[in-house]
Amino acid sequence: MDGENPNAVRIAVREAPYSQFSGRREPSVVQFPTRSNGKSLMVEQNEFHFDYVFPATISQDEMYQALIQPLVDKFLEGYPCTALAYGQTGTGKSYSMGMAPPDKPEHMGVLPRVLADILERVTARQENHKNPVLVYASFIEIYNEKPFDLLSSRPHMPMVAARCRQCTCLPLHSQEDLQDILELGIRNRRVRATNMNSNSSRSHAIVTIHVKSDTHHCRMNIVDLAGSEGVRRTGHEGVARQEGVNINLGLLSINKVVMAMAAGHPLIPYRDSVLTAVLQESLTAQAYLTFLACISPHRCDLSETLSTLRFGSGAKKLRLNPLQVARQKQSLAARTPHVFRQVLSTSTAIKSRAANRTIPATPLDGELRRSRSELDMTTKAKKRARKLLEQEETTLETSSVRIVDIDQGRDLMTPLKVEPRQPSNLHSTAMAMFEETESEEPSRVQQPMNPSTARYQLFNTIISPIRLRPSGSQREVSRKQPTKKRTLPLLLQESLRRSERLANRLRLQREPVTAVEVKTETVTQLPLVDDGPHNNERMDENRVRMFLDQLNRNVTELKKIPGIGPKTATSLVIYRSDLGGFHNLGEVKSLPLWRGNQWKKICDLNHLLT
Ligand SMILES: Nc1ncnc2c1ncn2[C@@H]1O[C@H](COP(=O)(O)OP(=O)(O)OP(=O)(O)O)[C@@H](O)[C@H]1O
Repeated sequence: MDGENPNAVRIAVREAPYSQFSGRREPSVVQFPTRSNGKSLMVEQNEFHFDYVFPATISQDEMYQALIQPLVDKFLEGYPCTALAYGQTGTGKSYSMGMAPPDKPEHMGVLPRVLADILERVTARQENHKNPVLVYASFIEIYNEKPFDLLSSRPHMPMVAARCRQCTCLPLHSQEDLQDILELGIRNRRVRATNMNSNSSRSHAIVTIHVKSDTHHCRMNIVDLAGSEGVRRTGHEGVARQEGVNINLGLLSINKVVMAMAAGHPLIPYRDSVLTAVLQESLTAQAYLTFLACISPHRCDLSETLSTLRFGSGAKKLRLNPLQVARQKQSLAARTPHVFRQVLSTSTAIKSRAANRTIPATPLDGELRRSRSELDMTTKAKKRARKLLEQEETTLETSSVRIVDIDQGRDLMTPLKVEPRQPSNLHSTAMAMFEETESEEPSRVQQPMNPSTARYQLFNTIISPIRLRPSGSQREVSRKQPTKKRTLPLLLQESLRRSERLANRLRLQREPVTAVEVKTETVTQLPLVDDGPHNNERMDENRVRMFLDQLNRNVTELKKIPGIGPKTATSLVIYRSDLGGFHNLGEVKSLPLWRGNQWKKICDLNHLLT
């Protein structure tokens, strides 16, 4: 959390003093080696390293200054923050978190100290700003896998987990307000005497402090988890035993979430329990997290102590970096309106819809959400445009196809002339984005166009021509044709096949003959015949164009390019979004992602000149 450690997860361990339940005093099983600089401890020959280790002698104030105050700083910078105490029953979780009103001021826990800090700084800030900043708190518990709003008028009516955010919030203007909230909540919270703690919390409690201004709403969760002791040790039966089972379910699920995050799994099991579902926002890469593991000094609690410490060690693997996430969000926010503007300028369909809409300046989140929905629209527009392009392509492709009857040595069909189509309203979206427009280069439209090189630019994304699916009769005709002996790159073969299918379809339209009567022996597409240096050049050009086309498709297509793996494909997509598409080979070659001779290999595999 400090300058040299960008990780937002910190783990601390606090040893509890000898509790009232230990009949005799014995040496603590926890040792704090002096060389460890307050960062490691030993339990029965096992050494554990954490960000902080606090012996039983540490005061509430010292612990707060070291562990929680930096978190409050981050909270007031606008990050979601969570301080979470876990461990065996009776080890001082509620005491540390300040869930109960203290008997002496020096026993004041985290909560009142956090509030004092927040109120002091918010008041100081408000002197400079006119806009009001509101501070308020909510208090919920999760009991038997159900969330309860402890501040509501009906605290024993379970809430819907997904709606926990809509729980009762009470304003906090002073420490007295907090005391009232805690008293009300604690009165409603489920506690029960166990063999190990006369006043044991049987639920997970979450106090959330909200700081809300007109532009920001930040939440800081102070979580006091129920004791993690084994059900057997509490001496409970019946309902109480079930409580214990559910407590452990919540703890297990939080463990699973943390482990999945630490291992970098794409799917995090937030929904395994109500506790993790409610804490989902706090258990993401955008949040600052502080764990306080409370452990017992007693030998009889050794196995619980070890499992608490092991959980902490596992959580240490978590690497969250909210600063980086915030930076990425900012760059996305900076880019998104730009993309949005491009969409508007290229799509008449969207333009007309957007013209009726005014876009007010809003905070980052709103902007992102709206832009995203606009980009969704472009997907629909893309689909529509694809259909239109399919029609366009049918016309364009015919111009470049010659069907030769080998027996007769003459063309069965001369190329059709392409009549430049007047874009209708509906067509204008696709046509406006046709890269080689009539106005820019009129001569090109008149030229027969090679279908494999026709490129269409749609919302800054280059889409290759649509593939035509062969109908049944076309397939039959295709089967009659001899297989090409020359090995052409896959993309060229694909293009050739497409031209053949198209040619067959057109021929069948002209001469309705059955597949058996077809005399055609070879379908030749002119640019693909390697009969001279000029055509060699054209082939190279075609390959480059098709390679670029494929690079401008989605990740799945990118991964199909020989020599490009999933990681490179993802990086390419990121670079592409920055560049607004790849336009030439030099652009791709100059990307800083190629290692060693990777680029050369890719060129070789794709038959490109390096
Ligand atoms: N560091 C400490 N200094 C003084 N008293 C402590 C300390 N830690 C715990 N206690 C006392 O030990 C008792 C049990 O603590 P507490 O209720 O906080 O435990 P807990 O871990 O929250 O237990 P449970 O999970 O059963 O709710 C309380 O009376 C508390 O005041």
